[in-house]
Amino acid sequence: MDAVIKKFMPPSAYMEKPVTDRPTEAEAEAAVRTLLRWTGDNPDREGLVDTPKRVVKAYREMFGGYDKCPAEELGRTFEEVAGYDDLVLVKDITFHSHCEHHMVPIIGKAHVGYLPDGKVVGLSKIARVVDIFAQRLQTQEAMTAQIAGVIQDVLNPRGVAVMLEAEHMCMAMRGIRKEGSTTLTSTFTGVFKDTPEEQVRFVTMVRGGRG
Ligand SMILES: Nc1nc2c(ncn2[C@@H]2O[C@H](COP(=O)(O)OP(=O)(O)OP(=O)(O)O)[C@@H](O)[C@H]2O)c(=O)[nH]1
Ligand SMILES: [Zn+2]
Repeated sequence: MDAVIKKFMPPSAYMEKPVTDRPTEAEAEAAVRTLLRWTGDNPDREGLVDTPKRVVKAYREMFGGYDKCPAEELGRTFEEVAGYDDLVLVKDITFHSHCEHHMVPIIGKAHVGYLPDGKVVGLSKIARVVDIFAQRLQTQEAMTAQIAGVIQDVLNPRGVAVMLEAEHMCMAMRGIRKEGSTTLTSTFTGVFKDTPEEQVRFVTMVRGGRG
């Protein structure tokens, strides 16, 4: 379990040379002040005086996933509920993340299913795992793989299926400016990977069908 926990800690936790020079809050606030000046605004005007503090506080929350371990969240499991070994699907888990290219929001929904093999986990823990990965700088592909990976490694189920659908604000607010386009990513492990019918059942249930 220790190895699994280590694998899913934020990069700074397992790099050979961990990040030891994490800036202080004061330094982060100074950086925000610099950005404010760079936009052309005046950081000393009344409306902006407290903005660096607020931004740093907001970032602490929005990037809180760097200080949490998703494998730990899944650590408390219970024996399979008697007589049930079929698909557990938690769908429409809303998330807010930020793309690693522009640090602009990615807003979407995650659908996470697994086929238990002796171990089940509290449903809220699945949503917690989604949040932890969302609260780091991401690509949608990496986030999809990370959610599936940690569930597979910790619960060792017969299979995991993860689908994310999200809008990337970096494609809406700037650049190509395509409002409303959605990106879908999915990944499958175990039985889902090997059995196309199981993938179809997962997608059908995500879409509201009976599977
Ligand atoms: N594959 C992938 N690409 C992403 C994701 N989020 C943002 N991007 C893309 O990352 C790319 C970065 O491209 P660059 O050409 O380096 O940066 P850019 O000049 O800001 O690109 P434009 O957005 O096209 O203006 C863009 O095409 C984004 O749409 C993601 O989650 N996955
Ligand atoms: Zn982006």
